[in-house]
Amino acid sequence: MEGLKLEQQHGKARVRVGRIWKQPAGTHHFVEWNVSISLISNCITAYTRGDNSDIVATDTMKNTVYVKAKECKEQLSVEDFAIILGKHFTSFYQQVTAAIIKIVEKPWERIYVHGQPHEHGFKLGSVRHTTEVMIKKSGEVQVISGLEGLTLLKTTKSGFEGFIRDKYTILPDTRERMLATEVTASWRYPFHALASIPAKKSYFMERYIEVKGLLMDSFFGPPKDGVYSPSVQSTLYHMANAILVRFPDIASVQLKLPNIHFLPVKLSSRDNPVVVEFEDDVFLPTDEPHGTIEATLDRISSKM
Ligand SMILES: O=c1[nH]c(=O)c2[nH]c(=O)[nH]c2[nH]1
Repeated sequence: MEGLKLEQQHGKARVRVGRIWKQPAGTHHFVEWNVSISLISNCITAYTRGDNSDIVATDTMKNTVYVKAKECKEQLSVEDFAIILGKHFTSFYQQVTAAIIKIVEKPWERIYVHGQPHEHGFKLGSVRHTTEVMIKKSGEVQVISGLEGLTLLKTTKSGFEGFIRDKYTILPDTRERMLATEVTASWRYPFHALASIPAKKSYFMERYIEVKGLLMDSFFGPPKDGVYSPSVQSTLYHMANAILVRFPDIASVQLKLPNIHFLPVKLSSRDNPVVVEFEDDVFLPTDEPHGTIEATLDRISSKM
């Protein structure tokens, strides 16, 4: 090892677990999670000498997900479950110095029959709640929440003009186009210690619902007139800014807004000069290629 430094982590990815909580009155609550665990631990000799005596087996990590899911007697958020797992790995194993837990929740939503919530019926939605929690043995913690799969579209109030024009440019300036995207968002909480995480059980769930709502409100604007978007970049900034303005307990926001293009359809031939004239009405939807617009908005901390 002389003159060399080894950085390593090991874990189990994509551990899938479903958990039902059955209330005595008849209502069932259900979640399905996809959990990934990564441990930073003192097991260097496993790499350098073939000595596994300090390894937490990734199979053990997988089993722990099921044991902890069983132990949770009430429904909880992905963030709270990730914190439980992270606390377990960093306190139970002397070798483990830090744990990174990522969870994606499958969006099972309660079904309504004749306007009534069904006791045990669910359908799959589209927006996935995500989290990434990092916990150190010292109790230092970082909690990131997020969402993915939030697909949004508006049929007007979007344009793109005034960009660099050169010999490679053919895109015309426009103040009238469609705008569509699939939002991936993540937001970081400012807590650095387990003790400073709010005790309220529904805290992370409420934030998730509020952030999702605010992302949509700021993308679309008011129901009647909407809000004009001069670019995906500008819309992204306004969405991220709205979150930091509304929620003092969110320290930073990362947004990924692919620009999913709807191409104008114009059909003509030499014999038939106008088969379909484009009047902002008929489009060719495309998946690829698509624009990728991504940014992180942070608060500048004034620790002076
Ligand atoms: O909102 C947009 N941002 C871009 O950077 C870009 N580039 C492009 O070709 N179309 C668009 N639209």
